[in-house]
Amino acid sequence: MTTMPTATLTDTLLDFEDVAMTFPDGTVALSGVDLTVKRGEFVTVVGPSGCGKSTLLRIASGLETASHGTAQVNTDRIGYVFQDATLLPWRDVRSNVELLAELNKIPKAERAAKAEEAIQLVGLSGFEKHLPKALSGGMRMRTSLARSLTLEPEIFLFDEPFGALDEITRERLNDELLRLFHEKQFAGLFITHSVSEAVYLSTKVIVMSGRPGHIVDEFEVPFDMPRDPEIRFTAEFGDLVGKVSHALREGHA
Ligand SMILES: Nc1ncnc2c1ncn2[C@@H]1O[C@H](COP(=O)(O)OP(=O)(O)OP(=O)(O)O)[C@@H](O)[C@H]1O
Repeated sequence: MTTMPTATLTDTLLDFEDVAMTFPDGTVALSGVDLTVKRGEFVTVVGPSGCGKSTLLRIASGLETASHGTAQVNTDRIGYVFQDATLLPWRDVRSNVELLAELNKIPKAERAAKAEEAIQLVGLSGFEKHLPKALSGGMRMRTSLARSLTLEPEIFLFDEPFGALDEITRERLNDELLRLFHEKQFAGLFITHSVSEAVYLSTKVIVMSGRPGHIVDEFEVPFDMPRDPEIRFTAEFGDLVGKVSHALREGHA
């Protein structure tokens, strides 16, 4: 019924119990979803189009309220990266990255230092004065990521952030995201349509059914972090991608 950001010290950062979502027009988007994301976990959700993945993330972020069950987020340090980088076109990279820190009333010198560190972390040093229109799609996503990093999130919510990027850029950003996950120790809840992206990035992959979305399968990903990019070409990786794809097809049937 509620999304409750609270600042308690717990290992479970996100806790969904029996979450369901029926929109006012009667559309049942989710039913009976139990999901936890703990510190150190990077959980990816795959599922057919329209099964309620974005709704799940919107409930986690507090943008929507579940119509049934409890959706609890045990931190107020939440980062968001959506498919659209949502940059302000009149602000350059530096001042877009500073935006959230500014809205959170972090003093000027401190937010400048945080922005500089975040820009460096996402590999955008040298582009601070560029406007969004002068950036590639991948650079816009890096800017969006840097903007959230300034708030040092304990949990990061990603709604298909790399879906619109070409394959090479996407792979590069996957590697950078894994490096950030390892360095910054945030937990992640990531939505994607790409099974191989899900397996590559995650410690756990959740498979959802068609609408109303519910969890039909869960796979622990056994590969070590930091993850070697070459893992993508191994038989073990291919095998797990095959299993997740199979569960996705079964859940969709
Ligand atoms: N505000 C709303 N009012 C009514 N129905 C909605 C609303 N938002 C989403 N829906 C419906 O809820 C269902 C789930 O939508 P959602 O965007 O969560 O799916 P998704 O799994 O993220 O889809 P995709 O993979 O295509 O992005 C869809 O049928 C959608 O049309």
